[in-house]
Amino acid sequence: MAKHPHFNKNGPPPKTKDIWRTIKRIWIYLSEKKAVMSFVLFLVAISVVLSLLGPYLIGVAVDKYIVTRNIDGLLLLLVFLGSIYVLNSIAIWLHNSLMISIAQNTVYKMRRHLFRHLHSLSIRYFDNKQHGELMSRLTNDMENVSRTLNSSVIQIFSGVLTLVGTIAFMIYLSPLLTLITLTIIPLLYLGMKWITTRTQKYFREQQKNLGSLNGFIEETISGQSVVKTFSQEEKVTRQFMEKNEQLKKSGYWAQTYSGFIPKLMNVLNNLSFAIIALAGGVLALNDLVSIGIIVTFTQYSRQFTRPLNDLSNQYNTLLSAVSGAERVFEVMDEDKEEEKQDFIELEEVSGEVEFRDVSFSYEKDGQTIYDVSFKASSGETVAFVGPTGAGKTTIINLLSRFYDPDQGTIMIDGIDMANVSRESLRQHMGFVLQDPFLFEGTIRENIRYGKLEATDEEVIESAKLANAHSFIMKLPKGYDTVLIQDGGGISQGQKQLLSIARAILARPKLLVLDEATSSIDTVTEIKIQEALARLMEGRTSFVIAHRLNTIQQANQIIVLDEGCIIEKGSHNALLKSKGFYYELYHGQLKNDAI
Ligand SMILES: Nc1ncnc2c1ncn2[C@@H]1O[C@H](COP(=O)(O)OP(=O)(O)OP(=O)(O)O)[C@@H](O)[C@H]1O
Repeated sequence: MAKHPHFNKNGPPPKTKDIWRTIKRIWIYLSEKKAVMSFVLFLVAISVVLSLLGPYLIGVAVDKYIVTRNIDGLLLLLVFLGSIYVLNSIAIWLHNSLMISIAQNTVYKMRRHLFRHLHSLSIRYFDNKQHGELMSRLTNDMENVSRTLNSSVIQIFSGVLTLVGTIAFMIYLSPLLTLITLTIIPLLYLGMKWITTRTQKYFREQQKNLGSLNGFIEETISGQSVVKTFSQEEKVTRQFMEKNEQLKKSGYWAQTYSGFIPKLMNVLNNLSFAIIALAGGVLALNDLVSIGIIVTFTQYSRQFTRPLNDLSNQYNTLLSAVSGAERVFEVMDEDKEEEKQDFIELEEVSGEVEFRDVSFSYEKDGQTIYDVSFKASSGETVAFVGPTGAGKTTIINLLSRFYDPDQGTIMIDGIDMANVSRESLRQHMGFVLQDPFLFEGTIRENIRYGKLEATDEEVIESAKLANAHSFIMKLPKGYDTVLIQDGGGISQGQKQLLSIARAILARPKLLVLDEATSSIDTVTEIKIQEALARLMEGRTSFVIAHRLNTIQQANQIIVLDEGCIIEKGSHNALLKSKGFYYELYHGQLKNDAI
């Protein structure tokens, strides 16, 4: 069976990854807003300093005003402390809002670049990629980057500053007590290491299981009719349950282990509290520290475990965002579909097409078509027939320049297609495919896709010529009926008629028809044949034929087998020569299918 141009599922291996290179590339996007970004970092620094000042001032309050019972001084300091907290809240609110706007702007630009770039890639690229996987780069991976940029940049910067600042303040107040307080760091490190090795493992598993479950759901929903026709509901439900079970298990362990983190923090906070109280008490009794310093230390001990916790959490988030960004940049680094520097824009064409000794292969080794030569005069109909895999679709892919030949030339009106821009070539081409793709939108919009500037009258005129007008008018909203994606809601034959209307509106000089083979009733079939005959009038048409009775009027029938032209001529001439076509024709009369 012939297919749309063109999909298959094996992708090339991913390129070598470089975390720093990726971070640098994200930074290039972020630094487009350099001034705002610097202001955000400045605000973060201010907010860190303000939150370090709080505990320090509480210590001062104890030593200078509470111990000495100086109520006026204490009140004044409390007002000052209150102002610091208010100021800090304003700085936090401001840098968070600014960062969200920078992050959204960055992701918006990345998404735009990715989408544009994706549409400049060759069909060969899409042929080698799984579509769901490509889509997830534009959605999941971008979302991952977005979420991380929203919060992680600030948290990492503020975490490092808080950590350094807290320890600096502590050393300034009492190097000895600092040293004693920091003894919990090895415990913290060991505890976190034990937890994170497990959480990482289970989070990774959870992501993998989630991807597999999503893929499975996507497949069973798009293949619903196959599942139903083969009564496989039970089987797919069992498969689903297995995957769901795996996801539940990994999710359970990932959450359980990561739930240990706050508990560990709590234990260590209490431990450091006890260490400070004990060691601080001993030092205070020996007049080595004041009570105020002990109070300040108890606060700081909380402040330095928090950023350590944040940083270890952010590390995972950052890594997953970097891998998301890597996958996005990988697509952006793909070479665009090449176009010659001095290409020709194909203006008016009469529609004469010639293939001269064309050979081509999809893969490096092996040959898909060999030495194909034929000529179609303007307005002629050429039909390709042959067994499955003979190379019919490949010839059309070459004519449309979805691929370029390895050898030989393809000419339109005597101009070598290799020198012509793809866009200008495709403007002269129309396609009516077996399973035409309709977009989500009204019928009118779908027909107008053939010529965006067409008036409503032109759209209706084309629909009439395509025998589509009468069924459209029977729909409750006529031309304004909204089709859900891919024409869900209308029949296969009606989809065909709409795609013919679309092609009629575009008025291309060259036509490609990939015949519908099945699931169309006889009345619709006649309507389609009539519409196609109108569409083909005066145009050079290339028909990928599946039923030989529809191509008997073709000016030329080209018979292909294993990539070679084995016969060509008119229907009658080919029957007379009693070759492969003759066999096919008579075989098909018996079986009515190739
Ligand atoms: N994108 C691709 N990458 C690699 N090989 C491909 C690709 N598309 C087609 N082929 C191979 O090229 C050969 C010719 O395929 P082509 O689709 O042109 O055949 P066809 O005559 O149109 O067959 P059918 O009638 O089944 O559609 C087949 O062996 C096919 O497997």
